[in-house]
Amino acid sequence: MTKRVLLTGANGQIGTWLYQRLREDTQYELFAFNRTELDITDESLVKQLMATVKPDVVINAAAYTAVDKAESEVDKAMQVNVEGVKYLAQAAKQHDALLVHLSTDYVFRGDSDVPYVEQDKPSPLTHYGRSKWLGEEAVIAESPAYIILRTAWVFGEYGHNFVKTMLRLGAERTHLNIVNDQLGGPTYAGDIVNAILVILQRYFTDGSRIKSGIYHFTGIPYMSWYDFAKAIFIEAVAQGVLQQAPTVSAISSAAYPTPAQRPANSRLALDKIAKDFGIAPSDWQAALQQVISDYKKKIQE
Ligand SMILES: NC(=O)C1=CN([C@@H]2O[C@H](COP(=O)(O)OP(=O)(O)OC[C@H]3O[C@@H](n4cnc5c(N)ncnc54)[C@H](OP(=O)(O)O)[C@@H]3O)[C@@H](O)[C@H]2O)C=CC1
Ligand SMILES: Cc1cn([C@H]2C[C@H](O)[C@@H](COP(=O)(O)OP(=O)(O)O[C@H]3O[C@@H](C)C(=O)[C@@H](O)[C@H]3O)O2)c(=O)[nH]c1=O
Ligand SMILES: [Mg+2]
Repeated sequence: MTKRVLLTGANGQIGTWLYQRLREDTQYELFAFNRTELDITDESLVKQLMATVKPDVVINAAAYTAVDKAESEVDKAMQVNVEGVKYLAQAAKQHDALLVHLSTDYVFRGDSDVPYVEQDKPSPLTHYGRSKWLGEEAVIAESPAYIILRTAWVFGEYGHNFVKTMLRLGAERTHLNIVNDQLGGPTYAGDIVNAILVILQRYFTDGSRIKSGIYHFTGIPYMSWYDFAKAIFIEAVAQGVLQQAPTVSAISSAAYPTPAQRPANSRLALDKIAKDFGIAPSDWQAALQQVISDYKKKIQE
């Protein structure tokens, strides 16, 4: 029997990938909604659509993700990342659906010297991080069957991300300053979708072996944004997307003031998802080649 999947945020960076993969997978019947079709802060619409779709699984790819803007739009961020998530969790519970929810490295303070494990206590530096943490808490409180996938530094073919920003700035400027005191694991959006598909497969073939919980999933090797930028420019020049790479200087976060302070240590430990699901970290270096090649095709069109 095909399984019914309700997807929110279907045209975001990760949502677009989920939409494409789930739509082509004959095991699933996909009911996908973008923001105009389902605003998750509309409680009655959430409940109405859930009752119509009667999903076996709800995947929430909708979120308020503008980290700096969230500092001045706190209520808006909370409304989407906490209240909206709570409505989804309540409705998922009512229909006995598994809730797959995405969260972030920014729930952590980033002052530890080692990668964060799932049991570490969040202590966000920002309103975005705090809203995502409270969203996790809402999922845990409301929904008996859930997977919270915490990821970080996501990039891919769709939507906005650091890789696309670098390719744009690299074409406009001869020099860039990039912070080198924030460490994390760049994560390919397509690999997040692969991980979710593995989890769903396990849930539907042997649900008893699924334990609700938080899982970390990112790419390796970990590195700084500065090193990531350099890797992006090397690949962009190799593929002829840029004639010449800009020069890049490593700077401290103090020299790059932003409304929201980012964690210095964004590294997430990846053992739990490997042990419970056999899911390996995202190979961001391989994915970067693919994403830049796709970018090249699109600019040539
Ligand atoms: N990007 C990253 O580096 C990381 C992301 N994550 C998490 O992954 C998830 C997906 O992120 P990503 O795909 O990158 O983000 P995007 O911002 O690309 O996608 C989020 C989508 O949610 C939509 N949305 C916003 N508000 C609402 C609402 N009220 N109702 C319905 N939809 C809404 C947005 O629409 P619109 O564009 O119109 O606002 C957008 O399409 C989020 O939970 C995020 O916190 C975790 C770690 C890192
Ligand atoms: C454009 C630019 C950015 N930076 C820095 C700022 C920041 O510390 C870092 C990355 O910039 P971004 O704007 O992509 O960062 P940001 O939007 O904070 O990215 C985050 O998004 C949310 C949704 C998450 O959940 C996180 O995991 C993370 O991916 O690079 C420079 O140092 N120089 C530059 O020229
Ligand atoms: Mg399908």
